[in-house]
Amino acid sequence: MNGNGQKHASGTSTPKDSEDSAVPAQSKGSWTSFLKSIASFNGDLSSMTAPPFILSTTSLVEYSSYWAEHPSTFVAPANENNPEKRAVLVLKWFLSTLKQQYSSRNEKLGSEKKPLNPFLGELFLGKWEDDAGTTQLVSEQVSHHPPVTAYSIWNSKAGVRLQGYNAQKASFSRTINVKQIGHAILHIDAFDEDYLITLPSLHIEGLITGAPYVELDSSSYIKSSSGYTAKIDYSGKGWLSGKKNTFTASLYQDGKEKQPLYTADGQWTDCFTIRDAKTKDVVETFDPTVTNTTPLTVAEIDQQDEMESRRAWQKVAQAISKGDMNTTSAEKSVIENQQREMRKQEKAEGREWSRRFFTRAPKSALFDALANSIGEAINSNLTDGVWLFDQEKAKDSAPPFQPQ
Ligand SMILES: CC(C)CCC[C@@H](C)[C@H]1CC[C@H]2[C@@H]3[C@@H](O)C=C4C[C@@H](O)CC[C@]4(C)[C@H]3CC[C@]12C
Repeated sequence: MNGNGQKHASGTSTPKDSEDSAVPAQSKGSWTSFLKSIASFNGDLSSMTAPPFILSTTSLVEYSSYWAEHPSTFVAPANENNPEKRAVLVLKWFLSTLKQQYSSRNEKLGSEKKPLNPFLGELFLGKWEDDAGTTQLVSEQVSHHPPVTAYSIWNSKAGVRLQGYNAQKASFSRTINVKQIGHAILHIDAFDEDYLITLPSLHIEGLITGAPYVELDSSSYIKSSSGYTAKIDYSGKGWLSGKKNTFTASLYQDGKEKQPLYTADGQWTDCFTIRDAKTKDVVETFDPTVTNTTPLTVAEIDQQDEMESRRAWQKVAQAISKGDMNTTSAEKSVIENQQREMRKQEKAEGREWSRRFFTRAPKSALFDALANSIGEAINSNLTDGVWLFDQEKAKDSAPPFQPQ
């Protein structure tokens, strides 16, 4: 406990002065203060003040793009006629996104950074063009308090669409623990099939040494409308044994968890294998080192809408890159003040900010139909509602982002 009755991170108040500390010598003091401060923070990651060297120049609204950096893996299930094998391909795609989502900013293990907190209405728009055709991305910050990001990713040629939204609730116990609230739904037109995807909890490893990285916790599920469930169990490097970022998964017919049809295992940052549970034959493998990601194409900054993330944060990002903290906070204040003014005006006019691509719904019949057997609750009170992609709004938007 410190003088304020607060716990320190993992029972110590200073990063080790040993060679394994990744904290620059001149920043050790600010890292220590940061560790002390997070022991008492309130669960809202956006309110966490981190030292300059841990600040990222990327906004959280960009993270939605991690779902489809391998477009061919994303659309592959649409070309499989057998529902059981389709469920295997959906599992493979999901597992292949984990490295992108949780460690791609961190190729050098222990360099995770704190993203920029998106403002209400912030947009991240782009597309991937490759052998899979055109895959489009729309990501929008649909709520600021609590922070909620909604996204829709679709490939019209393949008839595949992913839509979802998420918020994070953090707590402190030995380290930063993050529960994700929200879900994603993958729809495959050709089979009129839906897959409900739940989001794993995570925690930050390496805080004490100032070399943070993400480890996933407990389990997540993929539940299909065709009657299959995949359960993914995450485990990390224990005190004595185990490899970091490890998982095992099983795919079974609903209600038959004890009789898996397929099993999967590996490291989500490395290779993994999916096997037929009976014959043990390998049916799918994925090796991120030989599967290239397709770069996302984003408009040049001067061609972007003023609500688009990279344009809006340009000056802040430049200042962070230069390590100029005075300009960073001055430019952040410009955005925050503009936002405050807009909220004041909306309140005075008795209206709320109109979301560009998404609409709030009180509930989701699809979620309710799929979530029951995996015990998932929608928790819409924590995400200011359920956020659905609105085709009508999208039709009125700029041409590249109209649904094709
Ligand atoms: C590094 C530390 C000191 C500061 C804390 C940073 C913290 C707010 C960041 C770190 C990792 C971030 C996760 C990220 O790994 C991936 C995702 C998946 C994406 O689909 C939705 C956002 C989420 C959960 C990020 C939230 C912000 C996290 C926890």
